[in-house]
Amino acid sequence: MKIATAQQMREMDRAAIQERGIASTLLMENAARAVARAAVSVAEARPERPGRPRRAVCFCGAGNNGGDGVAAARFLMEAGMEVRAVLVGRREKMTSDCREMERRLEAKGGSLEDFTPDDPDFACWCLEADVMVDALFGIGLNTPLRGDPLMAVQMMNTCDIPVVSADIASGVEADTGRILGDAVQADVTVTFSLPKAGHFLGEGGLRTGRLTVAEIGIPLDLVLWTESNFYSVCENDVYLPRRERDAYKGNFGRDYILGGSVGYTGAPVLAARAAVRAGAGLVSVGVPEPIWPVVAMKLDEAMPSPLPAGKTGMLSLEATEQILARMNSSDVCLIGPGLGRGNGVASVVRHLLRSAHTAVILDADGINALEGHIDVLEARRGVVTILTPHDGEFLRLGGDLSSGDRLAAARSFAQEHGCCLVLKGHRTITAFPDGSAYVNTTGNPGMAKGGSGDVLGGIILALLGQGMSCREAVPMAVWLHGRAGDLCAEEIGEYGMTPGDLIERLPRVLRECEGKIRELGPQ
Ligand SMILES: NC(=O)C1=CN([C@@H]2O[C@H](COP(=O)(O)OP(=O)(O)OC[C@H]3O[C@@H](n4cnc5c(N)ncnc54)[C@H](O)[C@@H]3O)[C@@H](O)[C@H]2O)[C@@H](O)CC1
Ligand SMILES: [K+]
Repeated sequence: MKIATAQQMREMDRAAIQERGIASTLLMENAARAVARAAVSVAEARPERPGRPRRAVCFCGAGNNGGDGVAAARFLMEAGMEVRAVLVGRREKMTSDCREMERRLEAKGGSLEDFTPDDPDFACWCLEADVMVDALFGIGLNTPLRGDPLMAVQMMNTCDIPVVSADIASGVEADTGRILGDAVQADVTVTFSLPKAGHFLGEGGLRTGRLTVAEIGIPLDLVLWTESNFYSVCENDVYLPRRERDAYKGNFGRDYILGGSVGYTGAPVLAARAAVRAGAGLVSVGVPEPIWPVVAMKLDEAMPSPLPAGKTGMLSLEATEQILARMNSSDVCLIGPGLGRGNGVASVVRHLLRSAHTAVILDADGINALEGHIDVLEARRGVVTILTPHDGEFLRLGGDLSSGDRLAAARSFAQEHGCCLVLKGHRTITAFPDGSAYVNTTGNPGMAKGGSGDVLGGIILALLGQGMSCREAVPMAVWLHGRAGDLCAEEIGEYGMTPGDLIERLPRVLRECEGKIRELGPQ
């Protein structure tokens, strides 16, 4: 799904109103109806208080986000709730649509009160509410919160009553996810037309709660034509390559994994098992000779072969030609899981990258081999090269995270070096050389364990081998990996789940997607 900037949203609203003649108040009421619907369902989930209807407090700013809140107050009244709507801002600053919503609220017997944080009656009333609607600021927020808006945010955050935010949690900057001063901790955010970067990135991603996207009557073509190069993968976007009835194993990829060293036998095994579980046709695994018997014992469905090793139990230079031949007869290769860090191994990896013309995924020690030698990527321009670092590996590659803006950092690295970069972590970012990027929405802290990255590498390998393009396969693999993690968390909990449990759940995750099978487009 596309992610819009604040500027793109303003342009969409403008075009809908000025060019298509849609009343701005209609858009506002549609937005408010979606917010009110969410607030009713949140309130109804709370225990009933016999003898009185459910209560809502709507905190409204003076701008159009506030207008959404004032209109939502009216819809909540119409739904039979007891509602107080408060204006947190100056009356003379109210936009014309916000005023219009106040008139419509008054016509129904409601009112827009001034915000009186020191009034004990108001505070007590709020403590008995079933839901709070946060409509202080939306995409117009541009300076840090102070004064009354800051007090209102703090009140919402300390009351322990569920909060539904209109468009975005107030205090979160829509384009970056930065917190300006302080921000509402929403339980649910109802955004309009398209999600914004601030719903996913940085601290904003943590303040958003459950995100829903409401259609508010902006003509679909305006939404579809909005030129965005930032996306989130959502359930509806996920699909699988078709498996033709007359297919054979060669149709689903000849995949090669190079990894392992003494002390790191598990990493290539996890990657190979994940690839097999993600639909790979043929998976070969090259490991240093000393660990080959162990790896061979663990892998039934993949084909492990021994490679010349040095005294340290890591690959030796002698292995290079044998690996190169293997890589060149494969469709796609994963290099790195458990390879170990040593000068010899690193120079083998760099030689392979310069010489092989096969698509390569570099993970773990495969990435470390580029430390101080990032120019190797230059030799691979035009050949699919995917790097999957976590923050530490990214920094070692020369990536810059000092601004705290992971999206910008990933984008500029991918553009500069002509590779696909998967910056792993909470809300993994996948960036492509053309500047486009995806943010992932699945996954949980139970996946923060050694071995999870090996599983991801195996899934990317399998999807590429089945004919998906890099652009299709990588964001999808990241999503599936996180979804498997979410299933584990649901079933066995975040503490005890292991990377092996992710692999076990992959078939179920893929089964969920089986209704969505597509012919693959041109590569
Ligand atoms: N027709 C439209 O344009 C629609 C707009 N909608 C709503 O309108 C919102 C955007 O409305 P606005 O552009 O009026 O902006 P907001 O309502 O987000 O903010 C209002 C104004 O507050 C001021 N401001 C910024 N930071 C501040 C701070 N820290 N302290 C005090 N004041 C501050 C700015 O001047 C800003 O214009 C959207 O997020 C959405 O909720 C929806 O009703 C759908 C239709
Ligand atoms: K808001």
